[in-house]
Amino acid sequence: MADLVPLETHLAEVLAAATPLPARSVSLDAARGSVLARDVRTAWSLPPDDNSAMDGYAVRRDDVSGAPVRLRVVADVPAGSALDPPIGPGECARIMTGAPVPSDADAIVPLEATDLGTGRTERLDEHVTILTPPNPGAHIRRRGEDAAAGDLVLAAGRVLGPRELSACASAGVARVEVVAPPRVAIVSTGAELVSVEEAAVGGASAHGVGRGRIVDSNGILLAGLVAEAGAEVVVRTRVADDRDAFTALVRELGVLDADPERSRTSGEPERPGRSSDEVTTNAPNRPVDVVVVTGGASVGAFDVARLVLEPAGIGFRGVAMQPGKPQGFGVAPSGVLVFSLPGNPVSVFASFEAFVRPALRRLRGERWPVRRTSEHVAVSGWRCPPGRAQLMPVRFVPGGVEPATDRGSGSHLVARLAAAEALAHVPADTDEVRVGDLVTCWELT
Ligand SMILES: Nc1nc2c(c(=O)[nH]1)N[C@H]1C(S)=C(S)[C@@H](COP(=O)(O)OP(=O)(O)OC[C@H]3O[C@@H](n4cnc5c(N)ncnc54)[C@H](O)[C@@H]3O)O[C@H]1N2
Ligand code: MOO
Repeated sequence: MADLVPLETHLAEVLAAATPLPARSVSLDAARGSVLARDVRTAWSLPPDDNSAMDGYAVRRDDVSGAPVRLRVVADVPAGSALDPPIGPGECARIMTGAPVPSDADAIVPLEATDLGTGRTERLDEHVTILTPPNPGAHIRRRGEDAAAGDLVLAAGRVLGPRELSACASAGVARVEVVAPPRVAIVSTGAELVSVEEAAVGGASAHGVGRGRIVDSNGILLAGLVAEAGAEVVVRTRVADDRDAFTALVRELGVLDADPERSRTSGEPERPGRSSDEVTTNAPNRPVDVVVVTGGASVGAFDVARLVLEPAGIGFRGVAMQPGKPQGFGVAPSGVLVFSLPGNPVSVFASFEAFVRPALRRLRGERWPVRRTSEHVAVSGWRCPPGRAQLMPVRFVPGGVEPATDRGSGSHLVARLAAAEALAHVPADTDEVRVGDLVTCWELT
C-alpha cells in the first residue's frame, strides 16, 4: 500500500462499476422510497377542470360590477358535482371549494363578500346580495395551470417520497417503473467478534466481554446504513478469521465461482466457522448485488478478507483518507460488487459514506450518487493527518461546527461516533483546520 490513491479517484472507479439495476412496475404504495426508472407525465390536465378556490357564489361578472347587487340563486354546485348549470343574467350558483365552475360564470364571490356571510347552512337561499364586485376570473383555479395533459411531472432518477407519489396519483399514474433495490450481504470478519447477546450472557462486567473479545458493532451499523440508503439487507453474518469458512461464505454469495466439488453435493452448504447467530433476513432467492465485508482488509497475518479476495481479483489499495485507508473493491465475475472495508468502526462508517452509499445510490438509479454538502465555519480547530483527506466527525454548535468528540477522528472511537451530526471532509493538503475556516460537511442528520 505504498502509494495512496486519492479518495476521489477511488470513488470514481467505484461509480464506474455501478450501473442501475433493472426496473419493474409497481403500485404507488409499493414504490415509496424507490427511484423512478422512467419519466412520469400527466395523464390529464391538473387541475382537471376550472374549479373554485373558495366557498361562495359563481357569478357573471358583468352582472355584479355595480355591486351591491341582488342575484337569484339558480343552482347548487358542491364539490364532486358534475353539474354545469346554465346561469342567465341576474342569476348565480352557490359553489363550494374544488367544485367545477359553471361554464356561464366567470368569477367567484366568496361567502364573506355576500350578505349571507359564512354562517354554515345547507339550506339554499333563493337570493343573495353580492357586496363587492370580483376581479375577472377571481378565485377560479384554471384547468391545466399546474400541469397540462402530457407534461413531465417527474424525471427518471427521482426518489419517490410523499410529494412525488402524491403528484403521480394526481396525474392519474397508478403504477410507476422503479429500479429494484440493491440486495446487500453484510459480512463481519474477525476471530475476536461476538454478538452483544453472547457477550451479555457470558457475563458482561466491568472487565468487558472477555480479554481479546469485542462486540460486532459493524454488523448493526452497516445494516442500518444500507437500509437508510434504500437498499435491502438480505444476509448479515459474522465469520471468524478462517480462510475456509470465509471462502465458503463468499462463494455462496456469488463472489467466487461455484466450487465444482461443492456443487456436486446437494443440500445445505457446510458452514464451517460461521457464527451461530447468523441473521439471514430474506434468503437470497436472487443473487445479491453487493457484498460488504468488514475487517481483515489490511496487511495482518490473519487478514482473511484480503487473503481470499485479492487472489480472486478484488483490488486492495491504500486510499489517502483517514479513517478508512485500506480499501478493497472490485466486481466479481458474477457481477457482484464487493467492498472489503477496514474493520475499525469509524473507518467502516467513513468508508460507507465515501464509497458504499454512492454505489448504492447509483445502483438504485438515483440521479446524484453523492450526498449534498454544506459549508460550515469551524468554531474550534483541529489537526489533520498529512497527505490524507480527513473525514472528521463533527457536531453543530452555535456559529458552525466543532469535532464531535475531544478525541478527533480516531478510527476505533465507536461510542464517540454516535455524537457525530456530520462528517467534515478536509482535503488531503490541509494540515490543520483553524478557527474560522470554512469546512465542507456531509450532513448525517
Ligand atoms: N502494519 C500495519 N497495520 C495496520 C495498518 C497498516 O497500514 N499497517 N493500517 C491500519 C489501519 S489504518 C486500519 S483502518 C486497520 C484496518 O485493519 P483491518 O481491516 O485488517 O481490520 P481488523 O484488523 O480486522 O480490525 C481492525 C479493528 O477493528 C475492530 N473490528 C473489526 N471488526 C469489527 C466489528 N465487526 N465490529 C467492531 N469492531 C470491529 C477490530 O477488533 C480491530 O480493533 O489496520 C491498521 N493496521
Ligand atoms: O485508515 Mo484507518 O481507518 O485510520 O484506522
